[in-house]
Amino acid sequence: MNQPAFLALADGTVFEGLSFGAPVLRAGEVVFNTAMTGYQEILSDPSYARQIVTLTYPHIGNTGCTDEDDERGQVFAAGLVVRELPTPPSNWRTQVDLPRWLSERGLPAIAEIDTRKLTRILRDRGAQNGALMAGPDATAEKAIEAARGFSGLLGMDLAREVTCGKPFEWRRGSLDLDTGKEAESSGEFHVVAYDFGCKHNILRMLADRGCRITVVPAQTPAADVFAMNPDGVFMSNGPGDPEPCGYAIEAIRSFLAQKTPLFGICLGHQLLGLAAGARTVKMKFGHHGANHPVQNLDSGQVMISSQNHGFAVDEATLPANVRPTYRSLFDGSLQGIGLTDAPAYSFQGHPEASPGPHDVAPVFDPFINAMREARSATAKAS
Ligand SMILES: NC(=O)CC[C@H](N)C(=O)O
Repeated sequence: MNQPAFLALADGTVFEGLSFGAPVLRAGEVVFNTAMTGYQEILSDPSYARQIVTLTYPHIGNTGCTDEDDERGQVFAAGLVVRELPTPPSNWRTQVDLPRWLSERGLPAIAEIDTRKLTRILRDRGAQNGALMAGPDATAEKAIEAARGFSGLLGMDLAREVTCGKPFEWRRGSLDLDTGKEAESSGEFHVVAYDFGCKHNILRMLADRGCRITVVPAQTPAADVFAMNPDGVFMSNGPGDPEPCGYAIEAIRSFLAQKTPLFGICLGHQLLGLAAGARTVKMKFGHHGANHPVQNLDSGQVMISSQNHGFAVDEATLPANVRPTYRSLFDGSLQGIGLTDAPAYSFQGHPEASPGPHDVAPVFDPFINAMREARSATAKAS
């Protein structure tokens, strides 16, 4: 028997439904995600730290959960909201069903609420502070109190909370589902990846492209990275507001000054924007889904992308040496930049497509090409 659960918003709105996760209370920003698949990748993506995720697709849990699909080996989202209670999974890869996976990881989840009504509230009023409470002591009042006690994501540096404790090496490429084998990086390029909450599939895609990666904690000074003599530096995705991450912005400025090939995804994109002198803004309800069209401003090509962000680089504030490279066709917001005086590139969406469509995988190319060119320039000079 499923116990009652309460989802409260800070304005006092309460949804009462059934619990299918852990019997706990968690507060966070309530957002909606329109992806039809990939709930496990979403919940284990560190960028969702302190966010309660509402999935607009009603049938969630059908494919169960498997360790191989975790983006980081633990959950980071603060809670899960869905329309229907999950039915038993039907998938040859399933290790456990979603309710057990959530309970084992301490994540609360609520079902049997009107997720269309909730999504309309989030679209009209913007992402809301909220709280999800399940368990024998759960009441609407306690959930409302917790929702009001959450201070919101604006100004919150969460990258330093979810980053790795110490550096580690990564060479593992993509997993072949037919053989169960992982590709191995050729090790052609040495990339230092700043871990602000890096998803494993980004590391896999870098490894597929010939990178052997040293992943370093978020607050690693640029001098330590120069000492590793990398071919390029990668700035990962991550949770929270990019603006308070001064340590990362300062490091990026050093890499730009040395013309080190640099690439950023999502939070990494926002940090490159800030380091270059642009400003970031909090969006009304952000972009969370796997069906977002973006346009390459050089070729005009339209691609469908995976998205998960609540902040954005404000295109109106780009300095003269930063050019826009991609734009969202949903709301016209900036989706990518490139510097004109340094080999530095970034993309707001998720080329690692985990979950999501693979169209934007080519956004890795300018970074890989920049490292190759830097190599041949050094070879010619010596
Ligand atoms: N996926 C991400 O890296 C998200 C970046 C940032 N935390 C945002 O919400 O915009």
